[in-house]
Formats: sequence, C-alpha cells, structure tokens
Amino acid sequence: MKILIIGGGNMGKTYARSLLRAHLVQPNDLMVLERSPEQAEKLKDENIGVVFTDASKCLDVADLIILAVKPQDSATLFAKLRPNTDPQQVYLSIMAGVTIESIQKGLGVDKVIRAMPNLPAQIGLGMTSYTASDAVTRIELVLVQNLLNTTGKAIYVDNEHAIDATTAISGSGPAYVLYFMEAMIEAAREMGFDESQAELLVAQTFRGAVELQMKNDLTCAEWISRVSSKGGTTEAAMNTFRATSVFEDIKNGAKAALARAEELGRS
Ligand SMILES: NC(=O)C1=CN([C@@H]2O[C@H](COP(=O)(O)OP(=O)(O)OC[C@H]3O[C@@H](n4cnc5c(N)ncnc54)[C@H](O)[C@@H]3O)[C@@H](O)[C@H]2O)C=CC1
Ligand SMILES: O=C(O)[C@@H]1CCC=N1
Repeated sequence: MKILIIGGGNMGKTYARSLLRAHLVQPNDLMVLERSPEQAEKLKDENIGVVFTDASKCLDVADLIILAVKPQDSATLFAKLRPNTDPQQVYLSIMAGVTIESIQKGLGVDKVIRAMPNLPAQIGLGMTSYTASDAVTRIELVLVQNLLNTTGKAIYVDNEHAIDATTAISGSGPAYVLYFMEAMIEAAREMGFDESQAELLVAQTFRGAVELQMKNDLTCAEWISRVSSKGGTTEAAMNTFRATSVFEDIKNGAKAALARAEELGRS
C-alpha cells in the first residue's frame, strides 16, 4: 500500500515519522507532497519518504492520502488534485473544521475519514478522534485506526460535531496547558529560581499531577482537596483563583476554539 502525505509541516512530518517508526509502511511506499520548494528541500534531508512538489507525479499511485495542509489552503489544494483523484482512494484529513462533505465535493471522492490529532503525536502521546463517511469499508477504517494508533490514543466518534469539539479540547489543548505552565514558570522565576530550575519544577509538577489523575479514580476536585491543607498554602492559592474568573475563562477559551473550528467548516 502506498501512502501520500500532503503538507510536510508539523503534522505531516509527525505522521511520516510515526508510520515509518511503526513499520506500517516502507520508506519507498511513503510519499510526501510539499508545496514550498524550500520546505521540500529540508524534508529530503530528513529521510521521511519520497518527497514531491508536483501532485501529478504522486497522487494517482497513492492508496491512502493524508491531508495535512492548513484549512485555509484546502480549497486551492482540492482544485489542484481533483482532476487526478480516484474513487478507490481513501482520504484521511486532519484539517481543523473542514467537513467530510466539503472534502468529498472538493475532491470528487467518497471515501473520507476525518480525524483530529494533536501535537504530542510527535512523541507517541497524541490524542485523536476520528469519524468516517459511509463509503469507507470496515477494513479501510481498521487500517487507518492502526495508523492513528502509532501516534498515541485514538477514539472513533460517530459525528463531526465531536471532531470539532475534539479540536477545541485536545487538538488545541496542549497550548492551553503550556500557557498555564508558562505562567507558573514565570512565577517561579520571580521567586528566584533560574530558568532551568523553574522549568523542571513546573514540568515535573504537571507530569506528576497528570499521572495521579490518570492512574486513579479520583476526580480533579478530589485531588485538589487532598493537596489542600486546611488554612494552608494551596488553599491560599485556590482562594485567589476562585475569586477570579480564571476557571470560566479557560472554558470560554475552549468554546472560542470550537466556534472557530465550526467557522472554518463553513468557509
Ligand atoms: N499543529 C497542530 O498542533 C495541529 C494541526 N492540525 C491540523 O493539521 C494541519 C496542518 O497543520 P500544521 O502541520 O501545523 O501546519 P504547517 O503550516 O506546519 O504545515 C502545512 C504544510 O502544508 C504545506 N502546503 C500548503 N498547501 C499545500 C499544497 N497545496 N500542496 C502541498 N503542500 C501544501 C505548507 O507549505 C506547509 O509546509 C492543519 O489543517 C491543522 O488544522 C491538527 C491537529 C493539531
Ligand atoms: O490551531 C489550529 O487551528 C490547529 C488545530 C488544532 C491545533 N492546531
């Protein structure tokens, strides 16, 4: 089976590396199509498959095509690919917002899987949701599921609203977590730690808290109460957070991401 990844940026490269690392495809059967000649040159030095800049030289031989360009570039891409698409091909899109129907219409194909991964896929700790059009067979879906599993955890959902919601939670989510980390690192710096000490204190705290939460049945609120001694330091911090709108602000940020995903789907 030949796989073509279109868009050799952050996510395109992540998929190429994961597929090769998992031996799901041989280097000769993996193709990457990149529009930018400069980026294509860089990709050639990275041993992530055969690199192309011209769709007519690689599209027709591909069985599975991964669409990893920005949503704003999708219409131009579809117009370019459409004359050479084949209804037997399976298209896997990871573009935020872009609906299955618009991919089917834009490319003139039926078999479309829409997935929303996230950046930790780079280190095998990704979170992906995916769904598929009716024309995708069970065997094709399992094949793509195996592919997604090389990047971390993946769940099947039965509607595209869940894909947009995934975009707002786990797709964009790493940025929210890193923003919180950035604030704590800045606080640690202001308390006298140097940069590397501050980063270690914060990163290890996040890792520990996440592992606790994932490996046990307690809720976040229950863990918070275990950290908080009556009249102690955590309570002082939590009272300060609760006196502001930070909790609602984080939820509102995620809701803005959902609204933007839906907007991208309409444009
Ligand atoms: N960065 C992230 O954390 C995540 C991104 N996504 C989605 O993945 C997609 C790609 O995102 P990134 O990799 O971050 O973007 P990126 O900007 O790093 O990479 C996109 C690449 O596509 C290339 N490209 C654009 N038009 C093309 C065309 N017509 N033919 C061939 N190549 C073309 C660009 O030159 C660029 O190298 C987006 O649709 C985004 O919504 C999904 C989940 C997470
Ligand atoms: O910011 C974005 O639009 C993409 C989708 C999820 C993460 N990055």
